[in-house]
Amino acid sequence: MSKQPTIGFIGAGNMASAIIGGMLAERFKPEQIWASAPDDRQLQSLAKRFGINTTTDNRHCATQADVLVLAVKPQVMQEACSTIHSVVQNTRPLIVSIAAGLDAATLESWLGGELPIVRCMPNTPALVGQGASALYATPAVSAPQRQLAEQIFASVGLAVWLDEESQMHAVTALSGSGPAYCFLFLEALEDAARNAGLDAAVARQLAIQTLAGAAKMARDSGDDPATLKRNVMSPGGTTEKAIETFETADFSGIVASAYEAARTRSGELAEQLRKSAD
Ligand SMILES: NC(=O)C1=CN([C@@H]2O[C@H](COP(=O)(O)OP(=O)(O)OC[C@H]3O[C@@H](n4cnc5c(N)ncnc54)[C@H](O)[C@@H]3O)[C@@H](O)[C@H]2O)C=CC1
Ligand SMILES: O=C(O)[C@@H]1CCC=N1
Repeated sequence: MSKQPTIGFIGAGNMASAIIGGMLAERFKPEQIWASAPDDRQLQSLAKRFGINTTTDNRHCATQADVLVLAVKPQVMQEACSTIHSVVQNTRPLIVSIAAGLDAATLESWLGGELPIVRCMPNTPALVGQGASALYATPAVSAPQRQLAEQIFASVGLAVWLDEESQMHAVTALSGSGPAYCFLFLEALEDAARNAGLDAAVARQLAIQTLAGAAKMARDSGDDPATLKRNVMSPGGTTEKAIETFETADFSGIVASAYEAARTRSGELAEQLRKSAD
């Protein structure tokens, strides 16, 4: 790829626009990016916001692309793949799928064989440049293609590689779904403070900054979470009482069960999609 590679997006929703926004803030140029979706209004808004190329024709988007990011819902992926099958068999771009619970083998069976495929599980904080993405490359992916895939997702936050595709289920339940767990905790904390009489806006501001500050400390201090937790707990103080309450209600057990439910669901989705490909 001596010229600047062209990146095509099939699907122009939340995740595609988050990733495109991040790419443009880094080294990518609007003229390098194409997006296609059935909804012309959605495309016009992306074109206006980012100055990228758009089309309602998936085939046209795929024809331009050195890298084709598949950013549609898993349930419509098979149909989207059928529209670009003959193009990708001809041009053989790097395929990057961000769909939850969709195996590379299933995707390959929908697109035709022997394509270089990267699977990625991003998350919604990519919208604010604070995403966490895990990537897995099939053996057909070359080193420069791997590097390019990493550049795309590193432009919206952290990007890490997995050695085994099967680890995607564990990642989906951690960082893919994880932002929702954090928002649930945030909601609960805010509600409790409001019920205690705190002004709603103040409760929200303090709760958000507390989560953001704690996350930054966990990332930057070099201390493990157990040490950081102990540092907040004065003997005989308030935090000790709260942590005791969490432990009595088996907070860790609840988190583990919720995590397992998401991981199991990711496996079920993969199985359903695999069966629909047979
Ligand atoms: N939302 C999340 O937290 C995460 C989502 N994902 C994955 O990202 C993918 C996209 O999700 P979102 O952006 O949230 O969905 P979304 O609903 O916001 O966007 C989907 C896009 O696909 C377009 N589309 C529908 N049918 C199409 C077709 N046949 N051809 C081309 N485009 C078509 C829609 O018009 C829309 O632009 C999904 O596969 C999801 O599993 C991955 C990680 C996190
Ligand atoms: O809930 C879902 O299925 C997708 C995958 C990870 C986040 N959202």
